[in-house]
Amino acid sequence: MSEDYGAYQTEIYGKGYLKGDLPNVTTDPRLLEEQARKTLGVHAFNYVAGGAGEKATMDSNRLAFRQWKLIPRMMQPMNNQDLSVNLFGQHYDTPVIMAPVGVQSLFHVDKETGLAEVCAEVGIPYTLSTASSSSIEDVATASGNGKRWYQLYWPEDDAITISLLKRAKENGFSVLVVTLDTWSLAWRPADLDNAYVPFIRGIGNDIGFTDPVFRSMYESDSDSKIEDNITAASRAWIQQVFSGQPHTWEQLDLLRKNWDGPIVLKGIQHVDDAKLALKAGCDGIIVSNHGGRQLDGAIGSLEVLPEIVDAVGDRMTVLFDSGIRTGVDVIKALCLGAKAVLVGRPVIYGLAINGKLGAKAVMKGLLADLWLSMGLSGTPTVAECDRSKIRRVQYPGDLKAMM
Ligand SMILES: Cc1cc2nc3c(=O)[nH]c(=O)nc-3n(C[C@H](O)[C@H](O)[C@H](O)COP(=O)(O)O)c2cc1C
Ligand SMILES: O=C(O)C(=O)c1ccccc1
Repeated sequence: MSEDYGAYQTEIYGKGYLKGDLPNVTTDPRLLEEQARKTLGVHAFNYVAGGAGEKATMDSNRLAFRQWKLIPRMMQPMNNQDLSVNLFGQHYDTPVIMAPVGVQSLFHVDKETGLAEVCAEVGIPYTLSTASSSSIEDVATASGNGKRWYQLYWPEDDAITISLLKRAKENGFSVLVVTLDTWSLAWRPADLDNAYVPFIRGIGNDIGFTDPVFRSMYESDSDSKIEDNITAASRAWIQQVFSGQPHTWEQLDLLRKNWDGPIVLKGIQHVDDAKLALKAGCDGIIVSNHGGRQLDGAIGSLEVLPEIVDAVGDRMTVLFDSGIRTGVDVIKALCLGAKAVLVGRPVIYGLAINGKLGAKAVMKGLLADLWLSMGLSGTPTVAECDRSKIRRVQYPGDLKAMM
């Protein structure tokens, strides 16, 4: 049986009544972005809140959620909700995972280490991005007994790739997430207009700069230490991980040979790619369009979830992200066949507003909302979230009401 995540609601009301305390991070997901904007500089804010092009993919992600409606059941036996799931043979307390988000020092000094620490406290696995401002080893220490996954931006050089995988494994990262949709950054006007991207300024390259194989290759090629010229070293690292050339399906063999745990491909939107992932021997996929930050004018990620689940869901683990904002969004993705979901921006807004405690408040709020909504919808366990409880209905007002 799950912890009573709904107790956080009682705690908020109780603190207000007894002490006059109000939450310092908004509990309304529609207001989080604006609250974060007030605490962040324009570069950092645009980087996290922005998307590709005219943000049409971001809009599609939210609109797709609006167009599915839950159909609640009443007077169901209710011995407490159970949010737990089994992924790759392991027990997870909830179906929510922290999405890999790069360069977290941009948002707060607590950065990746602080967020990994509170994820462990809340029971949400932390996914560490290759584009991080903390090392693999420091995040592992901060995460302690917490579950942790490692997201690979896949270097051009195999020796560096193998070194990253070895470090991740030795430091207790259990699942390898391989992001396929970002071998080159998209056209992102909000960042371009400020000519701002963190990596060329040396921010977010810590995993590369602490990698023994990258270091020795760089230092012997350039005859100088990384610290002597961060700009040049950053350029060399960016060339490794954002080379402007995608890897091939055949190259997945290298990862398979050097990673003995589950491999999950992130960024799948087409049924044929889901089938190729299966054929390549992957254990799972994340149906994701990178939160609308890569290809603009793309289909909403939730839109393609059912057809992908139908094609491969009985043979591999299908996870989902892009646009999850509320507990009900999580239920909708589960009803449409996702085994768990990843959440990006809302948690980062919490981190920006009040450091690791702010991120923790957002995660506890999302889980409380999920717990309460699973009760109210009559789907008290994840197994009961199925297609009989959801229907696609388009109301003319949905487009306007979108958040
Ligand atoms: C600021 C920022 C940085 C991101 N960095 C990465 C990254 O390093 N690797 C990755 O695979 N995805 C990255 N993502 C994408 C997220 O993992 C995830 O797919 C996306 O945020 C989900 O959409 P949501 O923000 O609507 O929840 C990033 C997203 C944001 C907002
Ligand atoms: O900004 C992103 O969406 C992203 O995935 C990324 C890319 C490079 C470095 C850090 C994050």
